[in-house]
Amino acid sequence: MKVTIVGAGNVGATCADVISYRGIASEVVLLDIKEGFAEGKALDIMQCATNTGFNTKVSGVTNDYSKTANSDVVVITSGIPRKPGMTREELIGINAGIVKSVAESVLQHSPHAIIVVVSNPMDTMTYLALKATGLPKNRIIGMGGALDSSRFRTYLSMALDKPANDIAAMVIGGHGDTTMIPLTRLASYNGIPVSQFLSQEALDKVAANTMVGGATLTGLLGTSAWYAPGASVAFLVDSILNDQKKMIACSVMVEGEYGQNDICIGVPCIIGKNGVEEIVEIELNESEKGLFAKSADAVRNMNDALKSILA
Ligand SMILES: NC(=O)C1=CN([C@@H]2O[C@H](COP(=O)(O)OP(=O)(O)OC[C@H]3O[C@@H](n4cnc5c(N)ncnc54)[C@H](O)[C@@H]3O)[C@@H](O)[C@H]2O)C=CC1
Ligand SMILES: O=C([O-])CC(=O)C(=O)O
Repeated sequence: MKVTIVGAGNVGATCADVISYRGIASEVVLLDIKEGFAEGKALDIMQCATNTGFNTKVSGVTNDYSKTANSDVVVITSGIPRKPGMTREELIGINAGIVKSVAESVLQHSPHAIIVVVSNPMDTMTYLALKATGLPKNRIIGMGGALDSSRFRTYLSMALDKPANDIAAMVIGGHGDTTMIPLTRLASYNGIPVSQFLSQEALDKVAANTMVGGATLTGLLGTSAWYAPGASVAFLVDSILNDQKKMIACSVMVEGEYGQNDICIGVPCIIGKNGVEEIVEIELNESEKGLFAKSADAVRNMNDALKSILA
């Protein structure tokens, strides 16, 4: 199975590293516009093989899409990350042009690929990739919910002082500082609602920390995060390539689900070899429904900024 990752920067290279290390794909191609950069990252990752024991073939290319031919999955991480104090939405001006041209180029060589969009603002970039390529909606998946949910589980594990892997929890809605919806009511520790162990005040703090999870790391690092984002993309790619049918919150085109239409937004999805195989409609309470409608409005408003680029 072949995976191409466009953008060999922090997130792209980390994703290639995790995919190789975990043997998720037999071949990974990294592509970047910076001369020699993807080649260097690929060579560095390949030189881990004998010490960590993987067999994935990793190569890097400078803007040569012919080397990406017949990829099963293409991950788009190309574009600029935010700096401290910025929102993800402020990246739209530069990243929209990059994501559109990259999506069109990858499809020319991998007409059957499933495309995973990572570049921010991710929900808007996913919508753009879908509209620009005209691909069926099951083949364009925005990665955000996998990361936001892993941050939610991490903050819950810190509050509970219990292992994150014993905690089940999900974040839906937009992948933005104010649009994310951590589903605190449904979070559980080994099947027991977390509300049995944590006060409402503690749960509210966990939810607030989750929503600004990316901004907190950007403030600490000077650029946005990459270890958890790269691992989250690899987790999603694993479910596609190995047909795991995991339920993962992903940004996908909704057609009536959760009362919304014509936007890409984070909803629980079954992810397998066909990409998005099902959107799972969970029963939200009135307050969660209100938050989802508000989040959808914000995501829809951002899509308006694409009008000129899609015209
Ligand atoms: N959806 C999510 O959950 C997350 C999204 N992100 C987003 O992912 C993107 C990448 O972040 P980083 O890897 O940290 O940035 P980075 O700056 O380390 O890497 C981006 C790479 O894209 C390359 N690039 C730019 N234009 C290109 C083009 N036309 N073709 C091929 N390569 C091109 C650059 O040369 C650079 O190497 C950002 O937009 C960031 O906001 C980051 C983390 C999580
Ligand atoms: O915060 C950012 O800009 C990058 C991102 O989407 C994340 O780490 O969640």
